[in-house]
Amino acid sequence: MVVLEAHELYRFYHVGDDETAALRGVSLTLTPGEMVAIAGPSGSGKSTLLACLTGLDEPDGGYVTVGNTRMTRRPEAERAAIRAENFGILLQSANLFQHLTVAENITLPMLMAGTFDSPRLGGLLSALRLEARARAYPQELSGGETARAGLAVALAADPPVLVADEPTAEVDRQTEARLMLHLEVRRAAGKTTLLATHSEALASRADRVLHLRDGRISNE
Ligand SMILES: Nc1ncnc2c1ncn2[C@@H]1O[C@H](COP(=O)(O)OP(=O)(O)OP(=O)(O)O)[C@@H](O)[C@H]1O
Repeated sequence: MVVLEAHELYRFYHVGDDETAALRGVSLTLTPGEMVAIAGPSGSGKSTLLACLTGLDEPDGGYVTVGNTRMTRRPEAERAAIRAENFGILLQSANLFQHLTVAENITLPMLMAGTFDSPRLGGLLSALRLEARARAYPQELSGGETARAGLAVALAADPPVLVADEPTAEVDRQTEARLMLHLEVRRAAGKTTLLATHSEALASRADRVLHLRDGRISNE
C-alpha cells in the first residue's frame, strides 16, 4: 500500500532571464508506518519538494497522489481539503495563527479533523515543553518555542502523513529526543513521516534517507 507517491516531479523558477530547475524528475513512494528523511545541501530542492508533495505548490511537470487521490492540478480549495485530511505540515514559514494562543493553534487542526481530544492537547503541550506558554500568542514566543509550537500543531490531528522541514533546527537535544519518541509512536501506529533534516540523530532513526542533489534524488 502506498500513502504518498510522487511521479517525475519538475519545478522551475524564473527570475528575469534566469531559470532554476529546483526539481528535475523526482519520484518517490511512501508506505504506511515509514519514516523517511530527505537530506541534501542548501538549495538542493528540499523545501520545493515538500511544498509540491503537500500541494502547497504545483509542480510544472509530474504529479503527486495521496492514497488513491491525485493532488496535482486541482483547484486550491480541493488541494486544501486533501491536505487537511491527510497531512500535518511544518514548513520553514511558521504554521501559527498570530491571533490565536499556542493552545488554540494546536486545537484548531484537531477541530478541523473532527478529533478534538483534551488529553492529547495536554500531552502535546507537555511533550514539547509548552505548558507554561499555552496561553501565549505567537509573537510572545522565543524562536525555540515557536519551533516547538509549530511541531505541536503539525502533530495535533495525528495525521496519516507528517511532513516537516528541519523540525529540530531550533530545538534543544532534550526536545529532539522527545520528538523522536513521538515519531516512534507514530511509526508503531502505521503513520508515515517525511522529514527534511540536517540532524544526523534524526536521520539515523529513519527507515530510509533520500539524498537530494541539484533537484534529483541520487539514491532512488
Ligand atoms: N521562489 C523562488 N524563486 C526563485 N528561485 C527559488 C525560489 N524558491 C527556491 N528557489 C531556488 O530553487 C532552488 C531550490 O530551493 P529550495 O528552497 O527548495 O532548496 P532547499 O534544499 O530547501 O534549501 P535550504 O536547505 O537552504 O532550505 C534553489 O536554487 C533556490 O534558490
